[in-house]
Amino acid sequence: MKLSVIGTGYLGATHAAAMVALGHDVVGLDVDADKVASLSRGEVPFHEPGLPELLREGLASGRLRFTTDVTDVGASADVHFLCVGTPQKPGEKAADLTYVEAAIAALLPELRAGALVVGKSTVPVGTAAGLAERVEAVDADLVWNPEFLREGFAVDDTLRPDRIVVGATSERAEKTLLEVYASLVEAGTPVVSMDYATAELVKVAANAFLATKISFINAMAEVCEAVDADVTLLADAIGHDERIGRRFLSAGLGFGGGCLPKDIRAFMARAGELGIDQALTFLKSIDDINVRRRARTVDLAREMCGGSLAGQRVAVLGAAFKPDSDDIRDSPALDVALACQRAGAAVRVYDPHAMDNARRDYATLAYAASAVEAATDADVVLHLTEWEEFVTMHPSTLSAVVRQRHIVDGRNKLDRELWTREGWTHRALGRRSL
Ligand SMILES: NC(=O)C1=CN([C@@H]2O[C@H](COP(=O)(O)OP(=O)(O)OC[C@H]3O[C@@H](n4cnc5c(N)ncnc54)[C@H](O)[C@@H]3O)[C@@H](O)[C@H]2O)C=CC1
Ligand SMILES: O=C(O)[C@H]1O[C@H](OP(=O)(O)OP(=O)(O)OC[C@H]2O[C@@H](n3ccc(=O)[nH]c3=O)[C@H](O)[C@@H]2O)[C@H](O)[C@@H](O)[C@@H]1O
Repeated sequence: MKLSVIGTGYLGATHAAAMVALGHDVVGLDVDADKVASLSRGEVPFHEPGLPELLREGLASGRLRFTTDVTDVGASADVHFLCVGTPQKPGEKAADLTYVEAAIAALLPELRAGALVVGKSTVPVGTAAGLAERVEAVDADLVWNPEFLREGFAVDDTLRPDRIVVGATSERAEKTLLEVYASLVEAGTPVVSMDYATAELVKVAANAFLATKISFINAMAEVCEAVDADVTLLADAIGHDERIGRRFLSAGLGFGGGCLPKDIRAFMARAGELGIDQALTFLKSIDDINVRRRARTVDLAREMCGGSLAGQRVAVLGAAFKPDSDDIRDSPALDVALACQRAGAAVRVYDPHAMDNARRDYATLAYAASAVEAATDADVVLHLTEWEEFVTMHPSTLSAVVRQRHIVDGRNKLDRELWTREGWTHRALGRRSL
């Protein structure tokens, strides 16, 4: 089938390459000419394991290309996946739909009769119904097909999704979308069909649930800290109950990224518009617990430095919001780094893949070319993004270069017995010191 993907960022670039792998012809559209040029050369402009290979296979097959020309897209494809960003509006909780608006406005005059527009961006409930009226007015159809991929696992999540959610009002439209995903459906991927509003809500409900799970365990971490108990043992123990499950119960610095934080805020804002704020007031607590973890990490660093960070040297390991991604949107690690700097510390950051993004958006911080360089002469090392490189690092790698053997594990992933044996004072969120 002939498809287009509109917006070729983390979601769209992955979706475009994955749809070629499913056998389709795909043209990716973006307003960012540099991104289009880079993808056309077979270079993914962000870090996502497995995507460069998939992209290059797609380009080599002759069935994948990228453009900035919406006319080309309208003339070459019958199914158009809308994957543009929906960030938080500056200074507000609500989602900014400017990019969705601009993309739809550009696409509508170009659509062939009978075309299908597939919404994948995460939007406030009610958006799809409004877009459908405009799409139907030019004799095309709209379906809402939210995306659940995780960065770091984007390729696998797209080619082996847990489910396909289809919000539709017409059988023809749903049938066309399921033809696109035919091989996934044949492989047994469950398809859940519904109306637009429910499909939009499934997406934000899923992210709200995941955020709630993380903040729940982080709230338990706060309690554990007060009574000298251990949140990782607690998580292991409650996680054995299959009704609860151990996944997404890793206590620590909490959630960041371009999705969970902005999605729960936009969900609350939408509930406010609908006059049902009360239904989602708990999400305010989820957000507050999450933000408190960042402050608590700075406190642990301060405690380790004898009560003040002024004049102290702080090494920060990690800048990305999670490992296996270079995404620094709402990064807890960089937030903590900045807070330490504001408290008077000299901060040096190292991340295996997110350095360029961090330097661009956090220009006041200092950066190192390796973990060892970041830790040289440090009074405290903060482990804030659990890259494999950090988790498997032997403490002796840093022992000789630091000024003091102080480490805060913001992700609860280091082997604290080992670090302690090697003469380090180890502190972690929600765990008592050994
Ligand atoms: N990043 C992720 O893991 C996931 C993201 N989502 C949702 O997908 C959407 C996109 O997210 P990301 O890919 O992370 O954002 P992103 O910011 O990486 O990519 C968005 C892309 O859209 C392009 N764009 C903006 N206006 C455009 C227009 N008028 N025409 C064509 N392209 C345009 C931008 O230049 C950019 O390349 C958001 O709604 C997000 O919530 C959903 C699931 C996973
Ligand atoms: O809507 C989206 O864009 C995506 O948002 C999240 O995916 P992602 O943001 O890529 O990453 P996650 O793996 O969910 O991690 C989010 C944050 O939570 C943190 N986290 C995760 C798990 C955990 O147990 N504890 C914890 O603090 C991570 O460090 C990270 O900062 C969802 O998991 C995806 O299903 C969804 O599609």
